[in-house]
Amino acid sequence: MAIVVFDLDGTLIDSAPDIRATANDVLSAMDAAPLDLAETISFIGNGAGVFVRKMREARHLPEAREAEMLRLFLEGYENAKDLTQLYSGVLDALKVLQGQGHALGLCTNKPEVPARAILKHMGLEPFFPAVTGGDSLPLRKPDPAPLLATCDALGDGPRIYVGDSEVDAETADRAGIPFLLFEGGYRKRPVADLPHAASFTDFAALPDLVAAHA
Ligand SMILES: O=C(O)COP(=O)(O)O
Ligand SMILES: [Mg+2]
Repeated sequence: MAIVVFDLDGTLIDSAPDIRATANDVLSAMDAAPLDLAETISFIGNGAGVFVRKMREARHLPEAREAEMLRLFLEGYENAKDLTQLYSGVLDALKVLQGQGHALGLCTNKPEVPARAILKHMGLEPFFPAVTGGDSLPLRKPDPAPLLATCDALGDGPRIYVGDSEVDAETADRAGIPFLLFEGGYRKRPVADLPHAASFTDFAALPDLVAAHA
């Protein structure tokens, strides 16, 4: 039995359209132009605070407005669910892994409240007895502490991290945990640039990769 921990945005769920809609509500309140999807994706990965800072800078809004922008963003984030989709094959892969007796966890930079809200909305909550959000601990990814804490909460056994981004690859590397890279998410650089044990495009391949690398 292994400890298999997942990233959330860009790994299990394609949430960028909802993040974009939430962001655009904030920008509209600031009388600023909306984000397109590619711009939104380029700001995802380091949590809500960094997302809002990048969005403010991109629209040349004063730093003094950032706290208000973050407050509005977090207010909308919890309800950002309707445009989000599970990536193909995710549910089956989670069922297979759980059925094989692996312990599954979630370690995301999304704040814990919206992370838990979207897990519930997607019916994924029962798979994940351990959930760590970007604001759950004093440090967030790429610091290894949240990933290590998530693993520790799940017990003993070989560990694996599954994610989509540069941040995830660095986190796993620093934690000394093998990293499986989902190629279909919000990565900014080529697959070869990210340290990883294996990469995959289809979640049907995941159970075999876990067996091979745990
Ligand atoms: O909220 C973010 O910026 C990224 O979230 P993730 O860690 O689940 O990819
Ligand atoms: Mg991600």
